[in-house]
Amino acid sequence: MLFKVEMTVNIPLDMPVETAAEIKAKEKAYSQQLQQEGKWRHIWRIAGLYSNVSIFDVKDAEELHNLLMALPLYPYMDINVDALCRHPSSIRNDDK
Ligand SMILES: O=C(O)CC1=CCC(=O)O1
Repeated sequence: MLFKVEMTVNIPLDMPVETAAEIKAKEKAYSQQLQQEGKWRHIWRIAGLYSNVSIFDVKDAEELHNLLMALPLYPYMDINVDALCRHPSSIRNDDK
């Protein structure tokens, strides 16, 4: 199943810079691992915001839930999820 996920990061202003850098490094490694596995298909920065829009390709909503809960930045994120289905005009074979 494909899901569109929007994540907005709100790191507390009083978090030490080193702590924030450590969490961001873990987040990057986790994200890139999932991208290598094909579960995190796309990630885009939303221009002008500390937000991204991502496409996940997972078995079901429970798998997505577990992947999102394990994000190192999860405690500092607002997350919105939309389930996607194939558009009848799509020419891409992997849109399902
Ligand atoms: O910077 C972000 O948008 C949060 C994030 C998600 C995966 C990643 O590497 O950073």
